[in-house]
Amino acid sequence: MRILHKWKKTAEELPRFWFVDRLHHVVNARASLDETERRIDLLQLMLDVATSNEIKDDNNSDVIPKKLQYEEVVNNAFLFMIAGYETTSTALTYCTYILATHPTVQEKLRKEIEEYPDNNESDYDRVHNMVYLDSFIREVLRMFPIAPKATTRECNTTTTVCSYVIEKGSVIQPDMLSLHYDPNLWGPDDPNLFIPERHLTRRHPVAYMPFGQGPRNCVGMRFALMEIKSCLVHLLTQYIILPGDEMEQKFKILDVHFVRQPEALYIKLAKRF
Ligand code: HEM
Repeated sequence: MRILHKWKKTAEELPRFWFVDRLHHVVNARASLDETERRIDLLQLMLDVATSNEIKDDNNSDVIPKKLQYEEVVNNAFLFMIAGYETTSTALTYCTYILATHPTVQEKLRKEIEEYPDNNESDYDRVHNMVYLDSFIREVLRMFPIAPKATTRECNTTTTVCSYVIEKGSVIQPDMLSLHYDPNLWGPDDPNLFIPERHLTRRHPVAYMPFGQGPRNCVGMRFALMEIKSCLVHLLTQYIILPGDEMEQKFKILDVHFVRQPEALYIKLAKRF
Protein backbone atom coordinates (compact mmCIF):
# COMPACT_ATOMS: atom_id res chain seq x y z
CA MET A 1 0.00 0.00 0.00
CA ARG A 2 2.84 2.35 0.92
CA ILE A 3 4.62 1.55 -2.39
CA LEU A 4 1.41 2.27 -4.29
CA HIS A 5 1.02 5.60 -2.53
CA LYS A 6 4.65 6.51 -3.27
CA TRP A 7 4.27 5.53 -6.94
CA LYS A 8 1.10 7.63 -7.23
CA LYS A 9 2.86 10.63 -5.71
CA THR A 10 5.85 10.25 -8.06
CA ALA A 11 3.55 9.90 -11.07
CA GLU A 12 1.64 13.02 -10.07
CA GLU A 13 4.89 14.97 -10.05
CA LEU A 14 5.85 13.90 -13.59
CA PRO A 15 5.72 16.93 -15.94
CA ARG A 16 2.80 15.60 -17.97
CA PHE A 17 0.57 14.93 -14.95
CA TRP A 18 1.62 18.14 -13.22
CA PHE A 19 0.79 20.08 -16.37
CA VAL A 20 -2.60 18.42 -16.91
CA ASP A 21 -3.40 19.07 -13.26
CA ARG A 22 -2.67 22.82 -13.74
CA LEU A 23 -4.85 22.80 -16.85
CA HIS A 24 -7.74 21.34 -14.84
CA HIS A 25 -7.45 24.34 -12.50
CA VAL A 26 -7.43 26.80 -15.42
CA VAL A 27 -10.37 25.14 -17.17
CA ASN A 28 -12.40 24.98 -13.93
CA ALA A 29 -11.63 28.64 -13.18
CA ARG A 30 -12.64 29.73 -16.66
CA ALA A 31 -15.77 27.58 -16.65
CA SER A 32 -16.96 29.27 -13.48
CA LEU A 33 -16.75 32.83 -14.89
CA ASP A 34 -20.07 34.49 -15.54
CA GLU A 35 -21.34 35.82 -18.88
CA THR A 36 -19.84 39.31 -18.41
CA GLU A 37 -16.34 37.88 -17.97
CA ARG A 38 -16.30 35.85 -21.19
CA ARG A 39 -13.11 35.96 -23.22
CA ILE A 40 -12.70 35.62 -26.98
CA ASP A 41 -10.36 32.68 -27.37
CA LEU A 42 -10.17 29.00 -28.26
CA LEU A 43 -10.68 27.86 -24.69
CA GLN A 44 -13.92 29.85 -24.53
CA LEU A 45 -15.12 28.24 -27.78
CA MET A 46 -14.45 24.80 -26.33
CA LEU A 47 -16.12 25.67 -23.03
CA ASP A 48 -19.19 26.91 -24.90
CA VAL A 49 -19.80 23.36 -26.15
CA ALA A 50 -18.63 21.53 -23.02
CA THR A 51 -20.98 19.43 -20.96
CA SER A 52 -20.84 17.26 -17.84
CA ASN A 53 -23.57 15.03 -19.26
CA GLU A 54 -22.80 11.78 -20.98
CA ILE A 55 -22.29 12.19 -24.74
CA LYS A 56 -23.74 9.41 -26.83
CA ASP A 57 -22.07 8.74 -30.20
CA ASP A 58 -24.53 7.85 -32.91
CA ASN A 59 -22.92 4.74 -34.37
CA ASN A 60 -25.42 4.47 -37.20
CA SER A 61 -24.59 7.77 -38.84
CA ASP A 62 -21.68 10.01 -39.72
CA VAL A 63 -22.93 12.69 -37.34
CA ILE A 64 -20.26 13.78 -34.87
CA PRO A 65 -21.71 15.07 -31.58
CA LYS A 66 -20.94 18.79 -31.30
CA LYS A 67 -20.27 18.50 -27.59
CA LEU A 68 -17.14 18.00 -25.52
CA GLN A 69 -16.59 16.50 -22.10
CA TYR A 70 -14.62 18.77 -19.72
CA GLU A 71 -11.85 16.17 -19.80
CA GLU A 72 -11.65 16.61 -23.58
CA VAL A 73 -11.36 20.39 -23.15
CA VAL A 74 -8.38 19.84 -20.83
CA ASN A 75 -6.79 17.32 -23.22
CA ASN A 76 -7.24 19.63 -26.21
CA ALA A 77 -5.64 22.49 -24.28
CA PHE A 78 -2.75 20.14 -23.44
CA LEU A 79 -2.38 19.09 -27.08
CA PHE A 80 -2.21 22.73 -28.18
CA MET A 81 0.52 23.51 -25.67
CA ILE A 82 2.56 20.46 -26.72
CA ALA A 83 2.01 20.92 -30.47
CA GLY A 84 2.39 24.68 -30.41
CA TYR A 85 5.72 25.49 -28.73
CA GLU A 86 8.46 22.97 -29.50
CA THR A 87 7.51 22.88 -33.19
CA THR A 88 7.74 26.63 -33.82
CA SER A 89 10.89 27.08 -31.75
CA THR A 90 12.57 24.17 -33.57
CA ALA A 91 11.54 25.65 -36.96
CA LEU A 92 13.18 28.91 -35.86
CA THR A 93 16.34 27.00 -34.90
CA TYR A 94 16.60 25.57 -38.43
CA CYS A 95 15.89 29.04 -39.91
CA THR A 96 18.72 30.49 -37.83
CA TYR A 97 21.09 27.73 -38.92
CA ILE A 98 20.39 28.44 -42.59
CA LEU A 99 20.81 32.19 -42.03
CA ALA A 100 24.16 31.65 -40.32
CA THR A 101 25.42 29.42 -43.14
CA HIS A 102 23.91 31.36 -46.08
CA PRO A 103 24.90 35.05 -45.73
CA THR A 104 23.60 35.90 -49.23
CA VAL A 105 20.16 34.55 -48.36
CA GLN A 106 20.29 36.53 -45.11
CA GLU A 107 21.06 39.77 -46.98
CA LYS A 108 18.31 39.10 -49.52
CA LEU A 109 15.81 38.64 -46.71
CA ARG A 110 16.95 41.82 -44.99
CA LYS A 111 16.55 43.72 -48.27
CA GLU A 112 12.97 42.47 -48.61
CA ILE A 113 12.20 43.38 -45.00
CA GLU A 114 13.49 46.92 -45.64
CA GLU A 115 11.13 47.22 -48.62
CA TYR A 116 8.24 46.91 -46.15
CA PRO A 117 9.10 49.38 -43.38
CA ASP A 118 7.37 49.27 -40.01
CA ASN A 119 4.59 51.85 -40.46
CA ASN A 120 3.01 51.07 -37.13
CA GLU A 121 0.88 48.40 -38.75
CA SER A 122 0.61 44.94 -37.23
CA ASP A 123 3.27 42.30 -38.06
CA TYR A 124 0.42 40.33 -39.62
CA ASP A 125 -0.14 43.02 -42.28
CA ARG A 126 3.56 43.78 -42.65
CA VAL A 127 4.78 40.28 -43.47
CA HIS A 128 1.81 39.49 -45.70
CA ASN A 129 3.49 40.49 -48.98
CA MET A 130 7.01 39.26 -48.23
CA VAL A 131 7.29 36.61 -50.93
CA TYR A 132 10.96 35.75 -50.39
CA LEU A 133 10.43 35.35 -46.62
CA ASP A 134 7.57 32.97 -47.34
CA SER A 135 9.69 30.92 -49.79
CA PHE A 136 12.58 30.95 -47.31
CA ILE A 137 10.49 29.35 -44.55
CA ARG A 138 8.96 26.85 -46.98
CA GLU A 139 12.44 25.82 -48.07
CA VAL A 140 13.62 25.47 -44.45
CA LEU A 141 10.65 23.20 -43.67
CA ARG A 142 11.20 21.21 -46.88
CA MET A 143 14.78 20.42 -45.91
CA PHE A 144 14.06 20.13 -42.19
CA PRO A 145 10.50 18.85 -41.61
CA ILE A 146 9.97 19.11 -37.86
CA ALA A 147 7.39 16.41 -37.27
CA PRO A 148 7.70 13.80 -40.04
CA LYS A 149 6.17 11.12 -37.83
CA ALA A 150 3.10 13.18 -36.92
CA THR A 151 1.14 12.40 -40.08
CA THR A 152 -0.48 8.99 -39.73
CA ARG A 153 -3.82 7.73 -40.99
CA GLU A 154 -5.77 4.55 -40.30
CA CYS A 155 -7.10 2.81 -43.38
CA ASN A 156 -10.88 2.33 -42.96
CA THR A 157 -11.48 0.14 -46.06
CA THR A 158 -9.14 -2.46 -47.53
CA THR A 159 -7.77 -0.89 -50.67
CA THR A 160 -5.07 -1.36 -53.35
CA VAL A 161 -2.59 1.39 -54.17
CA CYS A 162 -0.02 0.78 -56.96
CA SER A 163 -0.60 -2.98 -56.57
CA TYR A 164 0.00 -2.89 -52.78
CA VAL A 165 -2.94 -4.15 -50.73
CA ILE A 166 -3.56 -2.00 -47.67
CA GLU A 167 -5.71 -3.85 -45.14
CA LYS A 168 -8.48 -2.15 -43.21
CA GLY A 169 -7.07 -1.06 -39.84
CA SER A 170 -3.48 -0.60 -41.09
CA VAL A 171 -1.79 2.59 -40.03
CA ILE A 172 -0.12 4.46 -42.90
CA GLN A 173 2.67 6.99 -42.54
CA PRO A 174 4.06 8.89 -45.54
CA ASP A 175 7.84 9.04 -45.86
CA MET A 176 8.03 12.82 -45.66
CA LEU A 177 11.81 13.08 -46.09
CA SER A 178 11.82 11.00 -49.29
CA LEU A 179 9.10 13.20 -50.74
CA HIS A 180 10.86 16.42 -49.75
CA TYR A 181 14.17 15.31 -51.29
CA ASP A 182 12.77 13.65 -54.43
CA PRO A 183 14.55 15.20 -57.47
CA ASN A 184 11.57 14.35 -59.69
CA LEU A 185 9.31 16.44 -57.46
CA TRP A 186 11.76 19.23 -56.58
CA GLY A 187 14.17 19.46 -59.56
CA PRO A 188 15.75 20.60 -61.75
CA ASP A 189 17.88 22.13 -58.94
CA ASP A 190 19.46 19.59 -56.60
CA PRO A 191 17.04 19.06 -53.62
CA ASN A 192 20.08 18.95 -51.30
CA LEU A 193 20.71 22.63 -51.97
CA PHE A 194 18.92 25.43 -50.13
CA ILE A 195 17.10 27.36 -52.89
CA PRO A 196 13.98 29.26 -51.70
CA GLU A 197 13.10 30.25 -55.29
CA ARG A 198 12.17 26.63 -56.11
CA HIS A 199 8.88 27.27 -54.27
CA LEU A 200 7.86 29.83 -56.89
CA THR A 201 7.34 26.90 -59.30
CA ARG A 202 4.10 24.97 -58.91
CA ARG A 203 4.76 21.47 -57.50
CA HIS A 204 2.76 18.29 -56.99
CA PRO A 205 0.13 18.92 -54.25
CA VAL A 206 1.58 16.25 -51.95
CA ALA A 207 5.25 16.87 -52.71
CA TYR A 208 5.38 19.05 -49.61
CA MET A 209 3.81 18.17 -46.27
CA PRO A 210 5.62 19.63 -43.23
CA PHE A 211 2.19 20.43 -41.79
CA GLY A 212 0.59 17.16 -42.89
CA GLN A 213 -2.16 16.92 -45.46
CA GLY A 214 -5.92 16.97 -45.90
CA PRO A 215 -8.75 18.02 -43.59
CA ARG A 216 -6.83 16.91 -40.46
CA ASN A 217 -3.59 18.71 -41.25
CA CYS A 218 -1.93 21.00 -38.69
CA VAL A 219 -4.57 23.30 -37.27
CA GLY A 220 -1.85 25.71 -36.06
CA MET A 221 -0.15 26.08 -39.47
CA ARG A 222 -1.13 29.69 -40.24
CA PHE A 223 -0.44 30.76 -36.69
CA ALA A 224 2.99 29.05 -36.73
CA LEU A 225 3.96 30.66 -40.05
CA MET A 226 2.92 34.07 -38.77
CA GLU A 227 4.89 33.60 -35.54
CA ILE A 228 8.02 32.50 -37.42
CA LYS A 229 7.79 35.36 -39.94
CA SER A 230 7.21 37.97 -37.26
CA CYS A 231 10.12 36.70 -35.18
CA LEU A 232 12.52 36.58 -38.16
CA VAL A 233 11.62 40.13 -39.26
CA HIS A 234 12.50 41.50 -35.81
CA LEU A 235 15.63 39.35 -35.49
CA LEU A 236 17.02 40.27 -38.91
CA THR A 237 16.24 43.96 -38.43
CA GLN A 238 18.29 44.14 -35.26
CA TYR A 239 21.01 41.52 -35.66
CA ILE A 240 23.38 39.91 -38.13
CA ILE A 241 23.43 36.16 -37.61
CA LEU A 242 26.87 34.55 -37.77
CA PRO A 243 28.08 30.96 -37.27
CA GLY A 244 29.12 30.18 -33.71
CA ASP A 245 32.10 28.11 -32.59
CA GLU A 246 31.65 24.40 -33.29
CA MET A 247 28.34 25.10 -34.96
CA GLU A 248 28.54 22.26 -37.51
CA GLN A 249 29.86 19.70 -35.00
CA LYS A 250 26.93 20.30 -32.65
CA PHE A 251 24.33 20.49 -35.39
CA LYS A 252 23.50 16.78 -35.23
CA ILE A 253 19.86 16.09 -35.98
CA LEU A 254 18.28 13.79 -33.41
CA ASP A 255 15.42 11.73 -34.76
CA VAL A 256 14.48 10.09 -31.48
CA HIS A 257 11.75 12.45 -30.28
CA PHE A 258 8.43 13.34 -31.84
CA VAL A 259 9.97 16.65 -32.89
CA ARG A 260 13.07 16.16 -35.08
CA GLN A 261 15.59 18.64 -33.77
CA PRO A 262 19.33 19.36 -33.67
CA GLU A 263 21.27 18.53 -30.53
CA ALA A 264 22.30 22.20 -30.26
CA LEU A 265 22.82 25.26 -32.40
CA TYR A 266 25.63 27.70 -31.65
CA ILE A 267 25.41 31.03 -33.45
CA LYS A 268 26.66 34.56 -32.83
CA LEU A 269 24.55 37.68 -33.01
CA ALA A 270 26.10 41.01 -34.04
CA LYS A 271 23.99 44.08 -33.25
CA ARG A 272 23.30 46.08 -36.42
CA PHE A 273 22.80 49.56 -34.99
C1 HEM B 1 6.48 24.84 -37.59
C2 HEM B 1 5.49 24.56 -36.77
C3 HEM B 1 4.62 23.34 -36.86
C4 HEM B 1 4.76 22.18 -37.60
C5 HEM B 1 5.89 21.83 -38.57
C6 HEM B 1 3.59 21.35 -37.30
C7 HEM B 1 3.37 20.09 -37.87
C8 HEM B 1 2.24 19.33 -37.64
C9 HEM B 1 1.97 18.07 -38.30
C10 HEM B 1 2.85 17.38 -39.33
C11 HEM B 1 0.78 17.63 -37.82
C12 HEM B 1 0.03 16.34 -38.25
C13 HEM B 1 -0.92 16.72 -39.39
C14 HEM B 1 -1.53 15.57 -40.16
O1 HEM B 1 -1.69 14.48 -39.59
O2 HEM B 1 -1.88 15.75 -41.36
C15 HEM B 1 0.30 18.59 -36.85
C16 HEM B 1 -0.89 18.48 -36.14
C17 HEM B 1 -1.31 19.40 -35.20
N1 HEM B 1 -0.73 20.60 -34.90
FE1 HEM B 1 0.98 21.35 -35.72
N2 HEM B 1 2.79 21.99 -36.39
C18 HEM B 1 3.36 23.21 -36.11
C19 HEM B 1 2.86 24.18 -35.26
C20 HEM B 1 1.70 24.09 -34.53
C21 HEM B 1 1.16 25.12 -33.67
C22 HEM B 1 1.79 26.51 -33.44
C23 HEM B 1 0.01 24.61 -33.12
C24 HEM B 1 -0.97 25.23 -32.15
C25 HEM B 1 -1.06 26.50 -31.86
C26 HEM B 1 -0.18 23.28 -33.64
C27 HEM B 1 -1.23 22.44 -33.32
C28 HEM B 1 -1.45 21.21 -33.90
C29 HEM B 1 -2.58 20.35 -33.53
C30 HEM B 1 -3.63 20.65 -32.45
C31 HEM B 1 -2.49 19.21 -34.35
C32 HEM B 1 -3.45 18.02 -34.38
C33 HEM B 1 -4.51 18.31 -35.43
C34 HEM B 1 -5.56 17.23 -35.55
O3 HEM B 1 -5.32 16.10 -35.17
O4 HEM B 1 -6.62 17.55 -36.09
N3 HEM B 1 0.86 23.00 -34.50
N4 HEM B 1 1.21 19.63 -36.77
